[in-house]
Amino acid sequence: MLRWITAGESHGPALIAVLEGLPAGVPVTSSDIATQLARRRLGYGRGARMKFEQDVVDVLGGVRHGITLGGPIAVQVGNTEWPKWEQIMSSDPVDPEILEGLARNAPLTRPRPGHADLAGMQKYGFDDARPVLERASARETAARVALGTIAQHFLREVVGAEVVSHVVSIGDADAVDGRLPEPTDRDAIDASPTRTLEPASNDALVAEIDAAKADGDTLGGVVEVLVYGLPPGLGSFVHADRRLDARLAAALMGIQAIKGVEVGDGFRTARRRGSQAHDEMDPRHPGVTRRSNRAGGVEGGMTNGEVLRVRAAMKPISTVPRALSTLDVSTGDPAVAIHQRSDVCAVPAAGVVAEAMVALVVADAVLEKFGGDSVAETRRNVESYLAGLTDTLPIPADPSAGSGAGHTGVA
Ligand SMILES: Cc1cc2nc3c(=O)[nH]c(=O)nc-3n(C[C@H](O)[C@H](O)[C@H](O)COP(=O)(O)O)c2cc1C
Ligand SMILES: C=C(O[C@@H]1CC(C(=O)O)=C[C@@H](OP(=O)(O)O)[C@H]1O)C(=O)O
Repeated sequence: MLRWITAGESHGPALIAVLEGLPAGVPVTSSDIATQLARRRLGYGRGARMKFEQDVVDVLGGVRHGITLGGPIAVQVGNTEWPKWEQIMSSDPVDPEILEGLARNAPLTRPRPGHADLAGMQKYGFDDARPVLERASARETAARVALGTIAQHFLREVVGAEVVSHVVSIGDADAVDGRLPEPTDRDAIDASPTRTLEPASNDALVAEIDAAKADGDTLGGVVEVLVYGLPPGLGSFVHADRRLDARLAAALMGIQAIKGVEVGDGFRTARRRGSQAHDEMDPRHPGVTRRSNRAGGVEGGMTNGEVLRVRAAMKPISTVPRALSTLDVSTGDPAVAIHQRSDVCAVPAAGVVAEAMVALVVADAVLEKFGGDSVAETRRNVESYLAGLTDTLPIPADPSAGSGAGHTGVA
């Protein structure tokens, strides 16, 4: 079983992430993690903070000379802005006179609609939103991306799987509905400011973000994550909490601001007739091929050997420059919500975070199915399972009966 946990506040000295249960022998370096963290900071529409703040990666345990050791892996993502927050976010008590002189420390008493601010203050008994927003902030997603990097390396090593993500829509603007991105498209997607595959899509999405920004507004959107190269049988139909689709949905919904998850064609499939909704099979030599992949590579809570494809819908950024109505909890009077700065749109970054969460869930499912304390052992188990698949999918007597080509796209 793979377990992960993060700790740390948005303006604290660092985020800490721990990954437990990964076999020994996975190659990963701090610079691999830093590369993925840099991808998360990019994207058209992000705010000023992304420009001046830097992530500083330190792998504190579980890796030696670039190879995992089999024990818990601890990663620290330091924050270069910490000196500005050292007193406000100090874990030890600070002289109240010093704190009173700090403008940044003024209590935040006008909770922002769409944020954890108000319910968090009520739940934990705070009269200031600072202690809530510090942990609710999506700054924490840097820690998840750090762990997702390690999970992606594990998947590549043991099953040769590759994770790709792209932006499907921002606000009301859709990316061009073309072919599905493949692993070889990763650099092109990352080079696009909106993380879309087609240059024409980028122009439309940038215009949508510019228009919202000009109106003092914010946007959400939809991202898609694809995993290529997974064997059939990850996850299970035998119990609700072992279903891979359920685990993916929970992990994606656990990302700040994600409000919907779709597996395969999801909500679009609900509008189709059965004859147009499922993925018909043909024999192949050896194995099986599909005429479509509307299911997104998951049937009965398990991977079916097709490309895994999930989408996540992000709500618009909650800190809206055109201030939203709220109340001042110190007086009970009507007020406008706190606003200092914020992203106009963080959908491209959310795609990188979604990749990390999908990689962690799939890596957990791989370990559940194949076990192993070393990469070599897990790989042997994978190979033996794949070799045995011909027992359930016999090679047809007449090889010409198969279509001969694996399917990777959607109909
Ligand atoms: C990558 C990323 C960046 C975000 N940046 C901001 C931001 O700059 N300002 C903001 O108000 N919300 C931002 N959010 C969204 C908030 O974290 C989120 O709306 C808030 O935590 C409440 O979401 P919830 O209702 O899903 O918990 C961001 C989310 C993500 C995933
Ligand atoms: C710091 C990050 O994102 C932050 C997530 C966030 C939020 O409310 O979720 C609000 C913004 O921070 P602030 O309110 O301090 O300007 C973002 O910059 C990051 O992604 O590394």
